[in-house]
Amino acid sequence: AHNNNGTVPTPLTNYLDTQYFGEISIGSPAQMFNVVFDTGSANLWVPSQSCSPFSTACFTHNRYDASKSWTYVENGTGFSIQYASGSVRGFLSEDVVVVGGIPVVQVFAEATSLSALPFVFAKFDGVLGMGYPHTAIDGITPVFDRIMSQHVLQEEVFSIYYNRDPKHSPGGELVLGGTDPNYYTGTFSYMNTREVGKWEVTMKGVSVGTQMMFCTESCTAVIDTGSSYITGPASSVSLLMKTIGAQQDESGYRVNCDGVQTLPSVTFRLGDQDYALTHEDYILWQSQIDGDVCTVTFRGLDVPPPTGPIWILGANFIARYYTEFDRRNNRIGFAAAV
Ligand SMILES: COCCCC[C@@](O)(c1ccccc1-c1ccccc1)[C@@H]1CCCN(C(=O)[C@H]2C[C@@H](N)[C@@H](O)C2)C1
Repeated sequence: AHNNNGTVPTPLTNYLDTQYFGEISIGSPAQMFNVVFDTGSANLWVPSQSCSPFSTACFTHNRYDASKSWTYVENGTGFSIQYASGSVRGFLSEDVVVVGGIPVVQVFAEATSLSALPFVFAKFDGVLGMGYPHTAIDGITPVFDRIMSQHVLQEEVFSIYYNRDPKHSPGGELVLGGTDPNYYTGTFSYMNTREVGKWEVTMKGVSVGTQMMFCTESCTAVIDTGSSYITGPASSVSLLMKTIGAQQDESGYRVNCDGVQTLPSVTFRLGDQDYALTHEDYILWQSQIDGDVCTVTFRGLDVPPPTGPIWILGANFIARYYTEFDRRNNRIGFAAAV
């Protein structure tokens, strides 16, 4: 059931507000995979049937079997990608990939080795990069570019909704070719990408409460659908955490759940608008056996120059601000998510 812009929305699954992913198919007959739609990378990879049995992360996920697809085309070029944590190695293949009801002939990577950390914790199988073509490894044309060249989309944009409440489905939604008014209210505010070719914008300050504390001389903010959290330069984030009274532990920062209600907003100035996150948006409240744990969904991450220093606005930001990624005008739009 294609709606007017030639595509069907892709419902996303929300795993604990930290992993959001949706289903695509590869091959004929269709082999189904759950992938993260990731604006911070530009390649598609899924685990391979030919992955080594010693790669636990590969073995516990759906695997692409080229021998079972009559539209498979061999390529064989080596592939490897390195994330902030985690690496994937494999080789290239070509087959029909269906995203949002649109089939494209796509070069993608069959992963034959996945680093155990963090992929043993992945509830999804692979990653579908929604970044710009020049950031793609091996110069492969990304999926969204293949879709745009078919001229089936009403607008050359895609939009992402991440639900903040794991108990309600869908956990989110990807729309190719437009936006879904069911998931935002009010109008969009747009800002141009900093340079054509990356989903990043110029940020003009980060405030805690009413006090602007960071990025006061402007800095870069990456709008990254493939990040669970918000990251910033380690020194800034540690000062931010001290300001809100968070303690660092082995897995990040925590606050006492009793004090959550009094935590200040953290506000990001993007374009000429202020985007505030309240404790509702940046505290992950988990009820555990030995009591409630309140994790702060900020992480310190120092990205070396020339890319960094940068702030990365991930799922917890997008869950509050419905995001439209506009390839036609090289801009990003935000509207208040419902
Ligand atoms: C919203 O849903 C996000 C999916 C979870 C992302 C993630 O939390 C994750 C958790 C468990 C298992 C695997 C992965 C994961 C790992 C690599 C790729 C995709 C998902 C990533 C953990 C490591 C840091 N990080 C990135 O560098 C990410 C940053 C992003 N741009 C990617 O390129 C890599 C996020």
